[in-house]
Amino acid sequence: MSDNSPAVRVRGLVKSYGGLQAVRGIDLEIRAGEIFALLGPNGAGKTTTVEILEGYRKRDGGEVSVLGFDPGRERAKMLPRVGIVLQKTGVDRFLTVIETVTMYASYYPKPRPPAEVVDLVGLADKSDSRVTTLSGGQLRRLDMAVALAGDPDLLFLDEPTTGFDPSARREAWDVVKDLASLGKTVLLTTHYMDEAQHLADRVAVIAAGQIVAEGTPGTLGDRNLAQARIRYRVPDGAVPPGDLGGVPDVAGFLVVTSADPVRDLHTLTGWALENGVTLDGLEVSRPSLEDVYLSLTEVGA
Ligand SMILES: Nc1ncnc2c1ncn2[C@@H]1O[C@H](COP(=O)(O)OP(=O)(O)OP(=O)(O)O)[C@@H](O)[C@H]1O
Repeated sequence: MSDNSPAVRVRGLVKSYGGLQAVRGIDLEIRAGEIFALLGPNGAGKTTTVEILEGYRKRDGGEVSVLGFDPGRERAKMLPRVGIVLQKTGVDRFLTVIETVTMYASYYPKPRPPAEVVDLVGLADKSDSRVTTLSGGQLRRLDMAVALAGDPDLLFLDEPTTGFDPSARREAWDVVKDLASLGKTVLLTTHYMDEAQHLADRVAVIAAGQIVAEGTPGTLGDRNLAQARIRYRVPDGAVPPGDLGGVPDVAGFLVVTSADPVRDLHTLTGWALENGVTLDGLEVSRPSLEDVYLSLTEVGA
C-alpha cells in the first residue's frame, strides 16, 4: 500500500440476510489519518458494514480493501494492523489495567509499550487497579487501550460513547482526538449527531443500507440544507420589506428562511437603518448536522 492509498476503500458493497437487504451498494473511501464517522439510525446497516470491513462477516458482493488487504480473504494479515473496540468486550476482570494491556500487547508483533497505551487513554492513575474497580467510562477506555495495544494503523470504534454520562463522553472524545493526532485512522459508528460533528473529519450518513450523504460535518449542512434561518423582532407596527417579515414564532420573533442570507440581511439591516427600526435579538443560524441528519434519514428510511 502506498502512502496515498486510502486506509479503507469500499465499492458497491452489498449484504443480505435472507430476504432483507441490509447493505445496498455502499461506496466509501477513508483516507489514512482521518476520523471518519458512519452515522445512522438503528438498523441502518452500520454494524454490518463495519463487521465486513473487520472480516467478521462475509459480503455478498462488492470490493473491499482495508489497509490494502481484502478482509474476506486476507483477514489474518490485516488483523495485526487494526484495532477493534466492540460495543461490549470481555476483558478479564481480575487483572489490573496494566496487566490487561500487557497481555494483549503480547499477541502482537510490534506492540506499543503498555504503559504508554494506558497513559494515552487517560488511565495512568488506574494502572495498578483491578478491572473490577473501574467505572463504566474507565472500562470503555480500557477497551480502547486493548485495541491500541498492538499499535494499529486503523481503529474501529463501534458506538464509543453509548451509555456514557456527558463528562465521560467528553473525555472519550479527547482520547479519540489524541489517536488522530498520533496519525491513526479511526472509523467510528454512532447514533449521535453531536459526536460525529465534534469528532469526525468526514461523515457518511447511512439509512436503510445506503449512504445518503457524505462530507465534512460542515459541508453536509451546507450541501443538504443550504438555507439559513434569520430571526429577529421589530417594534409593533414596523413592517419589514418584501418577504423578510417571515413568520412569527411563539416568542414573537420573526423567522425567515433564506437561501441567500447575505443579500437578505443586507436588505433587512439597510431597511432598519434607514427607518430607525431596531432589530431586536437579530440572529442568523445554519442548520445543525442534526437537522440535516433527520431530513436525510427520513428520506432514506
Ligand atoms: N445476523 C443477522 N441476521 C439477520 N438480520 C440481521 C443480522 N444482523 C443484522 N440484521 C439486520 O440487518 C439490518 C442492518 O443491521 P445493522 O446491525 O447492520 O444496523 P446498524 O446500523 O448497525 O444498527 P444499530 O445502530 O441498531 O446497531 C437490520 O434490519 C438488522 O435487523
